[in-house]
Amino acid sequence: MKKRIVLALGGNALGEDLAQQMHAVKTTAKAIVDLIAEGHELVITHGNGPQVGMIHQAFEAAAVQHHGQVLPMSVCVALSQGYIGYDLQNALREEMLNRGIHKPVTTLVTQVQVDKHDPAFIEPSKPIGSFLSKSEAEKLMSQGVAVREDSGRGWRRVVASPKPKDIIEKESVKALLEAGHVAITVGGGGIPVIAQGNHLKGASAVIDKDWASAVLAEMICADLLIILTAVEKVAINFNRPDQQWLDAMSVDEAKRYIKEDQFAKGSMLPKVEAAMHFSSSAPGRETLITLLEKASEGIAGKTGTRLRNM
Ligand SMILES: Nc1ncnc2c1ncn2[C@@H]1O[C@H](COP(=O)(O)OP(=O)(O)O)[C@@H](O)[C@H]1O
Ligand SMILES: NC(=O)OP(=O)(O)O
Repeated sequence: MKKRIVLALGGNALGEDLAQQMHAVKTTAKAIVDLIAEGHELVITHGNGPQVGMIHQAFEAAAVQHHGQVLPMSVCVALSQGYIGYDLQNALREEMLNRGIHKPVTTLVTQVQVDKHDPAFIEPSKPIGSFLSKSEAEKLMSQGVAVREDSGRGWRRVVASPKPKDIIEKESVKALLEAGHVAITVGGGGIPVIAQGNHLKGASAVIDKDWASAVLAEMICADLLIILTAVEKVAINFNRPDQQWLDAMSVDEAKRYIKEDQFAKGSMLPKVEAAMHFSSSAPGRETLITLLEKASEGIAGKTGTRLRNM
Protein backbone atom coordinates (compact mmCIF):
# COMPACT_ATOMS: atom_id res chain seq x y z
CA MET A 1 0.00 0.00 0.00
CA LYS A 2 1.25 3.49 -0.92
CA LYS A 3 2.39 5.40 2.17
CA ARG A 4 3.41 8.99 2.95
CA ILE A 5 6.84 8.46 4.51
CA VAL A 6 9.27 10.79 6.26
CA LEU A 7 12.71 9.23 5.89
CA ALA A 8 15.35 10.59 8.29
CA LEU A 9 18.91 9.90 7.11
CA GLY A 10 21.55 9.28 9.77
CA GLY A 11 25.25 10.13 9.67
CA ASN A 12 26.29 6.97 7.80
CA ALA A 13 24.03 7.93 4.86
CA LEU A 14 26.11 11.07 4.29
CA GLY A 15 29.64 10.36 5.54
CA GLU A 16 31.87 12.70 7.49
CA ASP A 17 33.56 14.84 4.82
CA LEU A 18 33.17 16.05 1.20
CA ALA A 19 34.62 12.95 -0.45
CA GLN A 20 32.72 10.51 1.78
CA GLN A 21 29.47 12.42 1.21
CA MET A 22 29.84 12.36 -2.58
CA HIS A 23 30.28 8.56 -2.39
CA ALA A 24 27.66 7.90 0.33
CA VAL A 25 24.82 9.78 -1.39
CA LYS A 26 25.02 7.38 -4.36
CA THR A 27 24.30 4.35 -2.12
CA THR A 28 21.71 6.39 -0.22
CA ALA A 29 19.97 7.40 -3.48
CA LYS A 30 19.67 3.73 -4.54
CA ALA A 31 17.87 2.81 -1.29
CA ILE A 32 15.58 5.86 -1.52
CA VAL A 33 14.70 5.25 -5.18
CA ASP A 34 13.77 1.64 -4.28
CA LEU A 35 11.02 3.16 -2.10
CA ILE A 36 9.98 5.68 -4.76
CA ALA A 37 9.73 2.80 -7.27
CA GLU A 38 7.39 1.01 -4.82
CA GLY A 39 5.05 4.03 -5.16
CA HIS A 40 5.57 5.67 -1.76
CA GLU A 41 5.40 9.44 -1.30
CA LEU A 42 8.72 10.50 0.20
CA VAL A 43 10.02 13.34 2.31
CA ILE A 44 13.75 13.12 3.00
CA THR A 45 15.32 14.69 6.07
CA HIS A 46 18.94 14.42 7.18
CA GLY A 47 21.51 15.21 9.87
CA ASN A 48 24.36 17.71 9.55
CA GLY A 49 26.59 17.25 12.62
CA PRO A 50 29.93 16.80 10.80
CA GLN A 51 29.03 19.25 7.99
CA VAL A 52 27.76 22.12 10.14
CA GLY A 53 30.87 21.84 12.31
CA MET A 54 33.10 21.97 9.23
CA ILE A 55 31.27 25.03 7.83
CA HIS A 56 31.41 26.83 11.19
CA GLN A 57 35.12 26.11 11.60
CA ALA A 58 35.95 27.27 8.05
CA PHE A 59 34.18 30.60 8.53
CA GLU A 60 35.70 31.01 12.00
CA ALA A 61 39.22 30.58 10.52
CA ALA A 62 38.38 33.08 7.75
CA ALA A 63 37.02 35.55 10.32
CA VAL A 64 40.26 35.37 12.35
CA GLN A 65 42.35 35.91 9.19
CA HIS A 66 40.29 38.75 7.76
CA HIS A 67 39.09 40.33 11.04
CA GLY A 68 35.58 39.53 9.86
CA GLN A 69 32.43 38.44 11.66
CA VAL A 70 31.94 34.87 12.86
CA LEU A 71 29.05 33.28 10.95
CA PRO A 72 25.96 32.70 13.15
CA MET A 73 25.17 29.01 13.72
CA SER A 74 21.72 29.45 12.11
CA VAL A 75 23.42 30.57 8.87
CA CYS A 76 25.83 27.58 9.11
CA VAL A 77 22.77 25.28 9.30
CA ALA A 78 21.24 27.03 6.26
CA LEU A 79 24.49 26.49 4.32
CA SER A 80 24.56 22.81 5.36
CA GLN A 81 20.99 22.35 4.05
CA GLY A 82 22.02 23.75 0.68
CA TYR A 83 25.23 21.77 0.41
CA ILE A 84 23.80 18.41 1.53
CA GLY A 85 20.53 18.96 -0.36
CA TYR A 86 22.48 19.70 -3.53
CA ASP A 87 24.41 16.40 -3.34
CA LEU A 88 21.27 14.42 -2.41
CA GLN A 89 18.98 15.88 -5.07
CA ASN A 90 21.62 15.41 -7.73
CA ALA A 91 22.18 11.75 -6.75
CA LEU A 92 18.41 11.08 -6.55
CA ARG A 93 17.79 12.65 -9.96
CA GLU A 94 20.52 10.53 -11.55
CA GLU A 95 19.35 7.29 -9.90
CA MET A 96 15.74 7.91 -10.95
CA LEU A 97 16.71 8.73 -14.55
CA ASN A 98 18.83 5.53 -14.65
CA ARG A 99 15.63 3.61 -13.82
CA GLY A 100 13.38 5.61 -16.14
CA ILE A 101 11.59 7.40 -13.29
CA HIS A 102 10.71 11.04 -13.98
CA LYS A 103 9.94 12.83 -10.73
CA PRO A 104 11.09 16.31 -9.63
CA VAL A 105 13.29 16.52 -6.52
CA THR A 106 13.29 19.74 -4.49
CA THR A 107 15.44 20.82 -1.56
CA LEU A 108 13.59 23.27 0.63
CA VAL A 109 15.43 25.74 2.88
CA THR A 110 13.45 25.06 6.04
CA GLN A 111 13.15 27.03 9.27
CA VAL A 112 12.09 25.43 12.52
CA GLN A 113 10.73 27.49 15.39
CA VAL A 114 12.18 26.93 18.84
CA ASP A 115 11.34 28.44 22.24
CA LYS A 116 13.79 31.12 23.41
CA HIS A 117 13.27 29.85 26.98
CA ASP A 118 14.15 26.24 26.08
CA PRO A 119 16.54 25.07 28.85
CA ALA A 120 18.77 23.57 26.11
CA PHE A 121 20.11 27.09 25.45
CA ILE A 122 21.94 27.06 28.77
CA GLU A 123 23.17 23.48 28.50
CA PRO A 124 24.85 22.77 25.11
CA SER A 125 24.52 19.06 24.28
CA LYS A 126 24.62 18.54 20.49
CA PRO A 127 28.02 17.34 19.22
CA ILE A 128 29.12 18.92 15.92
CA GLY A 129 32.21 18.77 13.70
CA SER A 130 35.10 16.37 13.69
CA PHE A 131 36.52 14.49 16.67
CA LEU A 132 39.28 16.21 18.66
CA SER A 133 42.14 14.91 20.79
CA LYS A 134 42.02 15.63 24.52
CA SER A 135 44.70 18.35 24.19
CA GLU A 136 42.82 20.05 21.31
CA ALA A 137 39.65 19.88 23.40
CA GLU A 138 41.42 21.38 26.45
CA LYS A 139 42.74 24.25 24.34
CA LEU A 140 39.25 25.06 23.06
CA MET A 141 37.79 24.80 26.59
CA SER A 142 40.39 27.32 27.83
CA GLN A 143 39.03 29.71 25.12
CA GLY A 144 35.49 29.26 26.50
CA VAL A 145 34.25 26.88 23.79
CA ALA A 146 31.85 24.14 24.98
CA VAL A 147 33.40 20.71 24.31
CA ARG A 148 32.31 17.21 25.46
CA GLU A 149 33.49 13.64 25.26
CA ASP A 150 31.19 11.90 22.69
CA SER A 151 30.24 8.30 23.60
CA GLY A 152 33.83 7.04 23.95
CA ARG A 153 34.70 8.15 20.37
CA GLY A 154 36.67 11.32 21.17
CA TRP A 155 35.95 14.97 21.99
CA ARG A 156 33.67 17.28 20.00
CA ARG A 157 32.33 20.81 20.18
CA VAL A 158 28.79 20.95 21.52
CA VAL A 159 26.04 23.47 20.83
CA ALA A 160 22.53 24.06 22.17
CA SER A 161 19.86 21.73 20.79
CA PRO A 162 16.36 23.08 21.61
CA LYS A 163 13.22 21.10 20.82
CA PRO A 164 11.42 21.89 17.54
CA LYS A 165 8.04 23.58 18.11
CA ASP A 166 6.85 24.36 14.57
CA ILE A 167 8.00 23.77 11.00
CA ILE A 168 7.63 27.17 9.34
CA GLU A 169 7.55 25.81 5.77
CA LYS A 170 5.22 22.85 6.47
CA GLU A 171 2.63 24.07 3.94
CA SER A 172 5.35 24.25 1.27
CA VAL A 173 6.32 20.63 2.02
CA LYS A 174 2.68 19.55 1.63
CA ALA A 175 2.37 21.51 -1.64
CA LEU A 176 5.52 19.83 -3.01
CA LEU A 177 4.16 16.38 -2.14
CA GLU A 178 0.80 17.14 -3.68
CA ALA A 179 2.60 18.28 -6.86
CA GLY A 180 4.42 14.91 -7.02
CA HIS A 181 7.87 16.11 -5.88
CA VAL A 182 10.33 14.25 -3.69
CA ALA A 183 10.99 16.85 -0.97
CA ILE A 184 14.27 17.22 0.94
CA THR A 185 13.52 19.30 4.03
CA VAL A 186 14.35 20.09 7.70
CA GLY A 187 18.00 19.38 6.82
CA GLY A 188 20.18 19.33 9.93
CA GLY A 189 17.02 19.55 12.05
CA GLY A 190 16.03 22.82 10.31
CA ILE A 191 17.34 26.36 10.71
CA PRO A 192 16.53 27.23 14.35
CA VAL A 193 14.51 30.44 14.57
CA ILE A 194 12.79 32.38 17.36
CA ALA A 195 9.63 34.37 16.59
CA GLN A 196 9.81 38.11 17.29
CA GLY A 197 6.43 39.28 16.07
CA ASN A 198 6.47 38.68 12.31
CA HIS A 199 10.26 38.44 12.27
CA LEU A 200 12.05 35.10 12.65
CA LYS A 201 15.43 35.54 14.29
CA GLY A 202 18.12 32.87 13.77
CA ALA A 203 19.11 31.09 17.00
CA SER A 204 22.55 29.79 17.90
CA ALA A 205 21.72 26.07 17.94
CA VAL A 206 21.51 22.83 16.00
CA ILE A 207 18.18 21.00 16.32
CA ASP A 208 18.15 17.20 16.53
CA LYS A 209 17.10 15.94 13.09
CA ASP A 210 15.15 12.96 14.45
CA TRP A 211 13.04 15.27 16.63
CA ALA A 212 12.48 17.73 13.77
CA SER A 213 11.56 14.82 11.46
CA ALA A 214 9.01 13.51 13.99
CA VAL A 215 7.38 16.95 14.35
CA LEU A 216 7.30 17.35 10.56
CA ALA A 217 5.86 13.84 10.07
CA GLU A 218 3.09 14.72 12.54
CA MET A 219 2.33 18.04 10.80
CA ILE A 220 2.15 16.65 7.26
CA CYS A 221 0.07 13.64 8.43
CA ALA A 222 2.66 11.04 7.39
CA ASP A 223 1.77 7.36 7.79
CA LEU A 224 5.28 6.28 8.65
CA LEU A 225 8.46 7.83 10.05
CA ILE A 226 11.59 5.89 9.18
CA ILE A 227 14.74 6.68 11.14
CA LEU A 228 17.75 5.26 9.32
CA THR A 229 20.92 4.73 11.29
CA ALA A 230 23.91 2.40 11.71
CA VAL A 231 22.05 -0.46 13.45
CA GLU A 232 19.36 -2.76 11.99
CA LYS A 233 17.33 -2.79 15.21
CA VAL A 234 17.13 -1.12 18.60
CA ALA A 235 18.44 -3.26 21.45
CA ILE A 236 17.98 -3.50 25.15
CA ASN A 237 21.13 -4.28 27.14
CA PHE A 238 22.99 -2.89 24.10
CA ASN A 239 26.58 -4.17 23.75
CA ARG A 240 26.19 -6.45 26.78
CA PRO A 241 26.23 -10.28 26.82
CA ASP A 242 22.44 -10.31 27.38
CA GLN A 243 21.76 -7.89 24.46
CA GLN A 244 18.32 -8.39 22.90
CA TRP A 245 17.31 -6.91 19.52
CA LEU A 246 13.72 -5.65 19.46
CA ASP A 247 11.31 -6.22 16.53
CA ALA A 248 8.64 -4.02 18.07
CA MET A 249 8.13 -1.77 21.03
CA SER A 250 5.01 -0.04 22.34
CA VAL A 251 5.13 3.56 23.58
CA ASP A 252 4.64 2.26 27.16
CA GLU A 253 7.51 -0.24 26.77
CA ALA A 254 9.72 2.54 25.36
CA LYS A 255 8.92 4.69 28.43
CA ARG A 256 9.92 1.81 30.70
CA TYR A 257 13.19 1.18 28.81
CA ILE A 258 14.05 4.90 29.00
CA LYS A 259 13.58 4.75 32.79
CA GLU A 260 15.97 1.76 32.82
CA ASP A 261 18.55 3.87 30.85
CA GLN A 262 18.55 1.43 27.91
CA PHE A 263 19.24 4.05 25.23
CA ALA A 264 22.41 6.15 25.07
CA LYS A 265 21.92 9.93 25.38
CA GLY A 266 22.84 11.77 22.17
CA SER A 267 22.52 8.62 20.02
CA MET A 268 19.61 6.15 20.42
CA LEU A 269 17.67 8.05 23.11
CA PRO A 270 16.59 11.01 20.89
CA LYS A 271 15.56 8.54 18.16
CA VAL A 272 13.33 6.57 20.54
CA GLU A 273 11.89 9.77 22.04
CA ALA A 274 11.19 11.21 18.56
CA ALA A 275 9.60 7.89 17.56
CA MET A 276 7.37 7.98 20.67
CA HIS A 277 6.33 11.55 19.84
CA PHE A 278 5.25 10.68 16.28
CA SER A 279 3.75 7.26 17.02
CA SER A 280 1.54 8.64 19.79
CA SER A 281 0.40 11.71 17.76
CA ALA A 282 -2.53 9.86 16.08
CA PRO A 283 -3.85 6.29 15.83
CA GLY A 284 -2.14 4.09 13.25
CA ARG A 285 1.09 6.10 13.06
CA GLU A 286 4.26 4.02 13.27
CA THR A 287 8.00 4.61 13.40
CA LEU A 288 10.57 2.20 12.00
CA ILE A 289 14.21 2.34 13.09
CA THR A 290 16.60 0.39 10.86
CA LEU A 291 19.55 0.43 8.44
CA LEU A 292 19.42 2.42 5.21
CA GLU A 293 19.80 -0.68 3.02
CA LYS A 294 17.03 -2.46 4.97
CA ALA A 295 14.41 0.29 4.59
CA SER A 296 12.40 -1.58 1.96
CA GLU A 297 12.43 -4.86 3.95
CA GLY A 298 11.54 -2.87 7.06
CA ILE A 299 8.44 -1.37 5.42
CA ALA A 300 7.43 -4.91 4.46
CA GLY A 301 7.64 -5.84 8.16
CA LYS A 302 10.65 -8.15 7.75
CA THR A 303 13.19 -6.26 9.86
CA GLY A 304 13.91 -3.16 11.93
CA THR A 305 12.30 -2.08 15.19
CA ARG A 306 8.72 -0.78 14.95
CA LEU A 307 7.41 1.60 17.54
CA ARG A 308 3.65 1.95 17.74
CA ASN A 309 1.09 3.14 20.25
CA MET A 310 -0.50 -0.17 21.25
N1 LIG B 1 19.95 0.54 22.85
C1 LIG B 1 20.55 0.73 21.67
N2 LIG B 1 20.21 -0.03 20.60
C2 LIG B 1 20.80 0.14 19.41
N3 LIG B 1 21.79 1.06 19.18
C3 LIG B 1 22.17 1.85 20.21
C4 LIG B 1 21.58 1.72 21.50
N4 LIG B 1 22.16 2.64 22.32
C5 LIG B 1 23.06 3.30 21.59
N5 LIG B 1 23.09 2.85 20.31
C6 LIG B 1 23.97 3.41 19.27
O1 LIG B 1 23.25 4.49 18.67
C7 LIG B 1 23.76 4.62 17.34
C8 LIG B 1 22.81 5.51 16.54
O2 LIG B 1 23.00 6.84 16.96
P1 LIG B 1 23.85 7.91 16.09
O3 LIG B 1 25.14 7.31 15.66
O4 LIG B 1 23.88 9.18 16.86
O5 LIG B 1 22.85 8.06 14.86
P2 LIG B 1 22.86 8.73 13.42
O6 LIG B 1 22.74 7.58 12.48
O7 LIG B 1 21.65 9.61 13.42
O8 LIG B 1 24.15 9.50 13.25
C9 LIG B 1 23.85 3.19 16.87
O9 LIG B 1 24.71 3.04 15.77
C10 LIG B 1 24.37 2.47 18.13
O10 LIG B 1 25.78 2.42 18.10
N1 LIG C 1 21.18 17.95 13.27
C1 LIG C 1 21.44 16.65 13.56
O1 LIG C 1 20.69 15.97 14.29
O2 LIG C 1 22.59 16.14 12.98
P1 LIG C 1 23.25 14.71 13.24
O3 LIG C 1 22.17 13.69 13.02
O4 LIG C 1 24.36 14.61 12.23
O5 LIG C 1 23.75 14.72 14.65
